[in-house]
Amino acid sequence: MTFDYDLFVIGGGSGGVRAARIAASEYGARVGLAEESRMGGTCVIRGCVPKKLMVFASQAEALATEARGYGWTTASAGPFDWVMFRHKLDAELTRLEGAYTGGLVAADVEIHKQRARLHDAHTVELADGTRVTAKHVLVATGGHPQRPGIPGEELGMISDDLFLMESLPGRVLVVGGGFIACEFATILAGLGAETVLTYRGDAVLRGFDEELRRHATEQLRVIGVELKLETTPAALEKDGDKIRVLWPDGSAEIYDAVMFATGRVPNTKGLGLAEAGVKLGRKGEVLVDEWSQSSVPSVFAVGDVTDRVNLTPVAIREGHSFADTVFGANPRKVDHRLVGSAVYVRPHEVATIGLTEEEAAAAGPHKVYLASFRPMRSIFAGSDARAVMKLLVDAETDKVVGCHIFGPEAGEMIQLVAIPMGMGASKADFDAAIAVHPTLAEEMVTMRRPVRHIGGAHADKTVGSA
Ligand SMILES: Cc1cc2nc3c(=O)[nH]c(=O)nc-3n(C[C@H](O)[C@H](O)[C@H](O)COP(=O)(O)OP(=O)(O)OC[C@H]3O[C@@H](n4cnc5c(N)ncnc54)[C@H](O)[C@@H]3O)c2cc1C
Ligand SMILES: NC(=O)c1ccc[n+]([C@@H]2O[C@H](COP(=O)([O-])OP(=O)(O)OC[C@H]3O[C@@H](n4cnc5c(N)ncnc54)[C@H](O)[C@@H]3O)[C@@H](O)[C@H]2O)c1
Repeated sequence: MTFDYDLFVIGGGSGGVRAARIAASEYGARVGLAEESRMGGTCVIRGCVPKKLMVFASQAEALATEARGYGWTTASAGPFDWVMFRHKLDAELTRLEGAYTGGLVAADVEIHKQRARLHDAHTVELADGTRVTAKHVLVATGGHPQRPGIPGEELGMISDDLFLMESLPGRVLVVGGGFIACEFATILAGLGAETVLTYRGDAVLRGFDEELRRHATEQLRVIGVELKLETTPAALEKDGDKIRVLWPDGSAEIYDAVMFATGRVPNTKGLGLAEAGVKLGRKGEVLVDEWSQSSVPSVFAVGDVTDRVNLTPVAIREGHSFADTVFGANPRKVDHRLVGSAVYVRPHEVATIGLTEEEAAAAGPHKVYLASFRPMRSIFAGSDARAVMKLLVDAETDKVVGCHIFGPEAGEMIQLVAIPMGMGASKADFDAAIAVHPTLAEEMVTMRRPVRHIGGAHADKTVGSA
């Protein structure tokens, strides 16, 4: 049977663009791609990129405060011009969108600027009714924010809206305790909004190392975020041009804006997948094997739509591996076990890779190395911001199995730690590196004695100090 394409990709985000480009440019496949919105997807248009630029913008006042501590007695960030920033942001996103489109065009990928759905195992139907056939179909449609299912929830914003606001809210409630809630609370507080974060648990960033979670939660207060923990709004109501938030205890508060960061769900609704025999999971995610292949052999899926590890570099790696495997005769699986990530909060970033202390304790005997201190940069400036660095080491093999950092540029540090950890480095390998002084990262190679032993028969809580 002949097909219109060797590969048809639904979704022009991180995973889809990479797969399309590699299949076409490296392996000569005839590739079509449908994107219903702006090319680049969540990361480029309404995720990582605009978010990180806003994180940079939101640091100005903190940097000015630090500068005053260093003798620049009148340093001040001055007024923030949101409209000017938004115009620059829009221009930058348009530039990036063009670069993504240009990369596909250069690779001879045929772009369809419209919505697509699966008609059958080898046929894709476009929104204008056109049907195209493909030997392989890649579903790379990502996900979208979900609201919490409370009355009046339509009055609240979702993360996509943050980048489109006409003006900054005076008083804002951020709902949630995950990556997005913490980062957006940091941004809004830094840009001058009176920011309250509410989370149903007692510490943000569930799933992260407990000690880091407690630390990050407490330090959000240092940057002026008010925390309302162990509760969540019961309903929202309109109050003139403001929003009244009703709490479960019967109290009410007025905010200029409410932002829900209550998780994301895969984009599979109306995509024709189940009808074509593609098995979906509980959240609607496409169920795939280690080759990203669905229950229908010609249909593959990568990125957030599979709800494995929902990060851009993972979607890119999955897309690339799919193209290598299916079109390059170079079978490559993605190892999802050792993936680093960072949460761009202030006063410092949280970054993590490998097992948490709780996971390590459950897995067997491990040693915990810990440094918790105020960096000299903070002390001099008169700031209370603390840093924490933790290494988890297998007591039998000496292998470093987890690293958690709360510190300036922690994301940059964890990226480099990911290399020796991926190579299976031992604590002795870390110690063999001579420190670079004075840096924060030198703690990584100078933690001599474990602070405690966890897991197994010899677990304790009080051995030595860092
Ligand atoms: C606010 C925010 C901040 C984030 N920050 C980070 C970060 O700092 N670091 C990090 O690693 N990750 C971050 N992420 C996660 C990251 O953005 C995603 O993991 C990544 O974009 C997933 O890529 P993807 O290719 O799976 O999907 P997406 O990038 O979402 O791309 C899917 C594309 O498919 C299109 N589409 C959907 N349905 C159809 C259809 N039927 N027809 C045609 N087109 C369709 C969509 O319009 C979209 O462009 C962030 C996410 C958010 C929301
Ligand atoms: N820096 C980064 O790498 C980065 C940044 C942003 C997003 N991301 C990715 O995007 C994903 C989605 O981020 P997210 O923050 O939306 O999701 P998340 O799963 O990290 O957090 C969702 C939060 O909402 C809370 N929640 C869920 N339902 C709720 C309800 N009904 N009422 C009240 N609270 C509720 C959860 O308890 C949790 O704290 C992340 O898991 C991550 O993979 C990564």
